[in-house]
Amino acid sequence: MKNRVYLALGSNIGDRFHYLQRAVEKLNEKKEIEVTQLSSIYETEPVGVTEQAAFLNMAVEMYTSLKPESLLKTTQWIEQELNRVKIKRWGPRTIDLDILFFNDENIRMDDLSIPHPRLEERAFVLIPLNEIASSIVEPTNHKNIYELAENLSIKEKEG
Ligand SMILES: Nc1nc2nc(S)n(CCO)c2c(=O)[nH]1
Repeated sequence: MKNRVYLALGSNIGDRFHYLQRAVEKLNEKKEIEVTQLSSIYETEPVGVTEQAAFLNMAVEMYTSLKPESLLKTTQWIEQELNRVKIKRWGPRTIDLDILFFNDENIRMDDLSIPHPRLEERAFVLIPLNEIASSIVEPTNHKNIYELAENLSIKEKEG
C-alpha cells in the first residue's frame, strides 16, 4: 500500500452518521485499501447551495495500492452502494466522497482533479483534515493544512 490518500466525506440526507460509518467500512472492506486515520465528525452549514440540510463532514487518511482512476471508481461505487441519488450537482446527498490528496501529486484529468480544486475555500474540509494531516503541504500553493485551516471555524457535532 504505497499511496497515501486523504478523502473528505459528507452526508446531509437520512441517517448521516450511519452513511459516514458505512462509507468508511466499505473503504476498509477493499483489500487494496487500509484506512489509517479518521477525524472527528463535524456538523456544518451547507455552502454552495445553502437551502439544504446541514451536513456531517469528516476527513479520512488511507493507504492504497490503487491508482487514482481506480480509486475514483471505488469512491463512486461506494456512493452508488449507499444509494446516493445525485439530484443535482450541488444538491443534497446521502454520501459524498471527495479525493483531496493522492501522495503529493498534481493530477488534472477531465473527471479527476487532485488536489481537490475547492479544498482551500472549504472550512468543512480543512478543519477535519487539519485534525489528521496538519503538516501536509498543498502541492500547488506550498501552504500546509494547518496554515490553510488556522483562521477557520465550524460547529462540531458529538459523533
Ligand atoms: N457544509 C457542506 N457544504 C457542502 N456543499 C456541498 S456541494 N457539499 C458537498 C461536498 O462535495 C458540502 C459539504 O460536504 N459540506
